[in-house]
Amino acid sequence: MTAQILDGKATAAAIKSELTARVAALKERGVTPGLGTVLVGDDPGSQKYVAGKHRDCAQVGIASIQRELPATATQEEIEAVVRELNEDPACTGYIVQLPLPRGIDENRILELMDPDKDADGLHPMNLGRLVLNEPAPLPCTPNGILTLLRRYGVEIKGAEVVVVGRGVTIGRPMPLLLTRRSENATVTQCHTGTRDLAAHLKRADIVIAAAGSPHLVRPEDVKPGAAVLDVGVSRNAEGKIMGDVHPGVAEVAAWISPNPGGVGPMTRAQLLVNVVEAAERSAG
Ligand SMILES: Nc1nc(=O)c2c([nH]1)NC[C@@H]1CN(c3ccc(C(=O)N[C@@H](CCC(=O)O)C(=O)O)cc3)C=[N+]21
Repeated sequence: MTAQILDGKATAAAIKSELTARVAALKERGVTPGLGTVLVGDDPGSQKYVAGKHRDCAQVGIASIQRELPATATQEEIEAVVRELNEDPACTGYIVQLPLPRGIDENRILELMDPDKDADGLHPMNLGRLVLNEPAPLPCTPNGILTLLRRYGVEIKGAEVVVVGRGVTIGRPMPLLLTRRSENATVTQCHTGTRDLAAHLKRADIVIAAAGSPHLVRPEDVKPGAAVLDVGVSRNAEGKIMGDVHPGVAEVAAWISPNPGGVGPMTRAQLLVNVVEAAERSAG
């Protein structure tokens, strides 16, 4: 038996078609949601992600506002663009594509953003709201993971979940979402300092692998019937793109999210959800 695919691409498409109707309703009321992106430098990967976000916007009727700065941009120049988007009424939500070039104080840029326009849900105010159980735009990748699990009927309530990784975009916020009363999962957070990762993985009903370590999750470490989500991307010695999950895991798990085609498209869909919700809030 091979695992059922948690198809992020198809699920994201369904979410986008729901959003299209909500965007149309907003437009009837005179509000056009607009997503801004700030891209600094010429990293081909970042350019590709940002282009994908604008393609998604066009599909659902969200206006696109693109700001591009050269890799040589200064802290002040980037901050000026952030201030401009904070003031721009056509921009109802925006993101600053990460990572920023070396030498730029990323956290200072994020703090300068208007938290009500934070489409990523990564502004310190919104991360704080998440900790305090107050309404806030949610971090896109963790929220995309939850949405994917729900749509496929994977039981979250009471589940033993192992999150591998402690990055700001996934590893740290993921347990905050999973341990809300509405989710009620039990979470173990593993990282490079974890003594016996395999022992933790073996007990997990749901594994969320976001470590960026090629094939870290091996078939022999996974409990039969588990759901395994591959969120990692890294390159092996030959430069080949690798996920965090060994392909053999598909023979042990009951559900698996592939990479690509899994959590990536869900991240983009949740970004659009945050933009639409912010516009709905501002429309009153
Ligand atoms: N402020 C900020 N917010 C982010 O959300 C953000 C960021 N910075 N920096 C970089 C990472 C990376 N990221 C991805 C999103 C979607 C795919 C995605 O959709 N991938 C497709 C494949 C894409 C393709 O091949 O064209 C897939 O997994 O199927 C990938 C990567 C968002 N990030």
